[in-house]
Amino acid sequence: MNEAAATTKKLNLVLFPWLAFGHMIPYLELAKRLAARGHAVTFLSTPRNVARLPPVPADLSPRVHLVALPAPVVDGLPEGAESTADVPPEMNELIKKAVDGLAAPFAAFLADAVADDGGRRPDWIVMDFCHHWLPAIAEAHGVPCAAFLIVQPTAIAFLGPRWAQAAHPRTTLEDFAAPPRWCSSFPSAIAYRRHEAGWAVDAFRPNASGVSDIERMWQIIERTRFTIYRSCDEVEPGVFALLTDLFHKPAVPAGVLLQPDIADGNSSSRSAGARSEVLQWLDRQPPKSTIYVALGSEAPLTASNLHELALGLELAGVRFLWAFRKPSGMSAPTSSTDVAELLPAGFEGRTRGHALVWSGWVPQVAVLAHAAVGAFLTHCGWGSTIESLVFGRPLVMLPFVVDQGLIARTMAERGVGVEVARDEVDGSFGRDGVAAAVRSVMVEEQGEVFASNAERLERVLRDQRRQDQYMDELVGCLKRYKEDSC
Ligand SMILES: C[C@@H]1O[C@H](OP(=O)(O)OP(=O)(O)OC[C@H]2O[C@@H](n3ccc(=O)[nH]c3=O)[C@H](O)[C@@H]2O)[C@H](O)[C@H](O)[C@H]1O
Repeated sequence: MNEAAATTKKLNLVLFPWLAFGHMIPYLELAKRLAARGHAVTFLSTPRNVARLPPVPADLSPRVHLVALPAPVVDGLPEGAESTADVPPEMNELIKKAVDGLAAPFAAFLADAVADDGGRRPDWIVMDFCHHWLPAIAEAHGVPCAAFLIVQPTAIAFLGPRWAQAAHPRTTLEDFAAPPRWCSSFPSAIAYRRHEAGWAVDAFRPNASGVSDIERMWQIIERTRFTIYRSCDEVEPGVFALLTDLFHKPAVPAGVLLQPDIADGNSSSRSAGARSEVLQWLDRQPPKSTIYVALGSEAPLTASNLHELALGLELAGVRFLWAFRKPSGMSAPTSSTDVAELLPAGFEGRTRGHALVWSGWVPQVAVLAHAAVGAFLTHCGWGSTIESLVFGRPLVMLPFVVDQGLIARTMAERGVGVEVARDEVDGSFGRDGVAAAVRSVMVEEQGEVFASNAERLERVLRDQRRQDQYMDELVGCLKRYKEDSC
């Protein structure tokens, strides 16, 4: 193909995320941006997930095809459970078994697409951390693969490549509570705390799905041509060069995958009911007066954590909007009475007037964009952290699992927030620590430093031209690496 034809050629991509909405949503954002550039995307998941995705804008929908593979039956997985949102955190490994059960339907889908002479042959398959069986199927059909990892790139560098684990094995909590020994340029302040490191220890061991999470990820990175990440150098300076060097594969930024000017909350039908009440309540609060509190759906909170958090918010004495989720193991609250039962006695009465506790879906991006919000108390999921940075909201950080501790350390290093103090060994936290962290960001003088650092980052991330350039460069890689494997 000559150079001009290669530049204008439209690609046909298959995107296949992990069965979790925190993954499917950024994959859909990637799909929309590729479609906006004229490329065709097939987005693979299972029937209930496809039905629950937010709608694709009408101008892009002709180029984004949602395809539902049949949901596999897995022993122990409740009927209809097709994503991590449908099960308690301890059942996530069964969702991985469900992903593995999609190998045969995927192979049939690909054989069919490749045989089709109507132009359905994929140019690329883009997959998540968990589809370690997929590259072999794609190779058999001569279709190249890329990985798209939506967790924090710095965390992937911290966990490291296979050669690093072989050269300097890490197996204990202490090993993961220190920066990696095999990487002298890794920032010394970024490591797990001892109480968080259990996640990393477990991630290197085979789990109930039969394969460790790290083994899945290594195979994906090793057997695909390059790795795409949801981030950019402005958020994590130098991380892409480091990852390219560590994994001996190109690490390519997709940008933050969030457009500040479309964050009005109207785009998601799922948020339609909650939107008006939550945002209308915010409309009545003074500018930057309110801290938004949300700990994601998978944080392993206990009932006692919930009480300390509530009492800490009360002690801090600031306005707050709390996207309330049940502690793991309890059934979901369905009414405001259920929520009240999970909170300390009298809490709602004492905070009514300056607080809203909301147990339904919250249009988080629109909330973070709202002028009344002054900060975000977050579990440091990568999606939530990026959303906060794009709107210049400083962070009060209460991380739990996976990459969240490393994200919190990275953001503390960047001066955009503070962590809630926790016991180093058991990870417990109390109301005083919550109140102190909230007040240091929302009330005290040092809060201005966090806010101005967050606003500086916001200005950089609002440069839509730069963000579009990341996507254009990514498309350039898809075209280049399709011809010459790297
Ligand atoms: C293991 C973990 O998976 C994580 O996903 P999780 O879903 O917990 O959190 P986010 O990435 O913040 O993602 C949560 C997403 O849901 C949106 N939302 C959620 C609840 C609600 O009521 N309204 C909303 O709009 C929110 O805006 C965000 O985009 C991340 O990978 C993380 O890096 C990794 O540690």
